[in-house]
Amino acid sequence: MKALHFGAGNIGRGFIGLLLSQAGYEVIFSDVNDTLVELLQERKSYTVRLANEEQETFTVSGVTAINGKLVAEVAEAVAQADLVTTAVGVNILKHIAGGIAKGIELRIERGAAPLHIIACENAIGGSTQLKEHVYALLGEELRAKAEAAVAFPDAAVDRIVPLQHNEDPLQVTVEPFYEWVVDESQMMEGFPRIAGIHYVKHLEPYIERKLFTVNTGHCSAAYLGYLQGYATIQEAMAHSPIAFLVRHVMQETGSLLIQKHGFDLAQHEIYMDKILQRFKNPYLIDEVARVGRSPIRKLSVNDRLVRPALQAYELGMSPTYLAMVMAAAFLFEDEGDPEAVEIQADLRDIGITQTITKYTTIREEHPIHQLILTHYEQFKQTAIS
Ligand SMILES: NC(=O)c1ccc[n+]([C@@H]2O[C@H](COP(=O)([O-])OP(=O)(O)OC[C@H]3O[C@@H](n4cnc5c(N)ncnc54)[C@H](O)[C@@H]3O)[C@@H](O)[C@H]2O)c1
Ligand SMILES: O=P(O)(O)OC[C@@H](O)[C@@H](O)[C@H](O)[C@H](O)CO
Repeated sequence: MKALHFGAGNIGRGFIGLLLSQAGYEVIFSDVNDTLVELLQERKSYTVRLANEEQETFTVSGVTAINGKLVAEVAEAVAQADLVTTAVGVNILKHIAGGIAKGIELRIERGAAPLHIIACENAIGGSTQLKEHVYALLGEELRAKAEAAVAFPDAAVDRIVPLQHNEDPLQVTVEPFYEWVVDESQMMEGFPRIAGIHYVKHLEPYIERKLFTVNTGHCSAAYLGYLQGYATIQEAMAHSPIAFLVRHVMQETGSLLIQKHGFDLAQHEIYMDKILQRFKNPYLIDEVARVGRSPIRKLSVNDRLVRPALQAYELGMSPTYLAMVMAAAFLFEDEGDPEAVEIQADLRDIGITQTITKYTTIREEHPIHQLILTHYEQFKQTAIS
């Protein structure tokens, strides 16, 4: 069985490639990084090391790679695959849609078996977004045929894989914890189950719990840590005022999740405690720059800050800690991050009030806008105590 995975990066090699290989798939990575592609083609294996005391190491073998810039090759790989997955970044999905669309066309011409395409990105409805990009490239007739030939089940994936600084460029160090949840209600009948994946009939509680707890908490540590001059999440979480605030942000989203999805309070406390421990994992060095990356995406209306804040507000809560993290996100500067640079340019050109509305969609008259503004002004004057 062949799995084609787009994105041979940290989560691609450190989680999806490893799990699929262990489940019996021959994994073919598609990536645009020439060095990674050549190394994978040459060695056909790589190692994954767990970030814990034992430092257990797994060898993932029987893998290869194709160059994602060669669209005809990508399309052929899609045509021959038994499963397609992605971990490229949600904003990159539109760039891989062309090869996938051509591959689907080939599958339809050849009468190939039905295919599942699962986007493993940190986003609500990642696979559905990919489907929209792909369908935009197919004519009406092909779209109708694709409905019976391809399914795009949404998913939630969780494993912290930091930026890698290993001597071996293919080796990946990952945290021991992992979770991959897939929406089986969007899958074809009689699909083969993959060991290690948790299939659920309704994904929304799972993706919202993951994004609004792990990722909301994580970016809170990053943006607040940045303001205190910390370079890593581990350093930021060791500063007790930051750890305190991160917990409060997670409690805010927790109240929403419990009210909206009916999670058990005690179970949710255990879930949060475990996540806070994961952030502090002393065997990982996770950079603030990675966790805070792409602040425009993170401040967008359907992502980890604004979406829970608006939902909480609708339920009568005042999401003050979420607003505080949004304020910190507007102060996140990183010359190497084009989205951080763009926000800083807007702050200079149009000021904070319009910049908040531009990125969060929250209008000036909304109480959350006021909360963000107040925290922003406070951060400009005083450090976190
Ligand atoms: N790292 C984590 O802890 C983690 C955990 C869960 C989910 N995610 C999500 O997984 C996705 C990838 O994150 P990452 O940390 O692995 O990033 P990464 O930068 O390490 O990996 C992304 C890979 O995609 C490749 N890529 C870029 N454009 C491409 C294209 N057109 N075709 C094929 N490959 C292309 C890049 O070269 C890179 O190797 C993101 O959506 C992220 O939010 C990451
Ligand atoms: O990948 P991003 O930029 O959406 O978010 C950064 C981190 O919070 C994220 O990669 C986590 O490490 C991961 O989502 C844990 O499962």
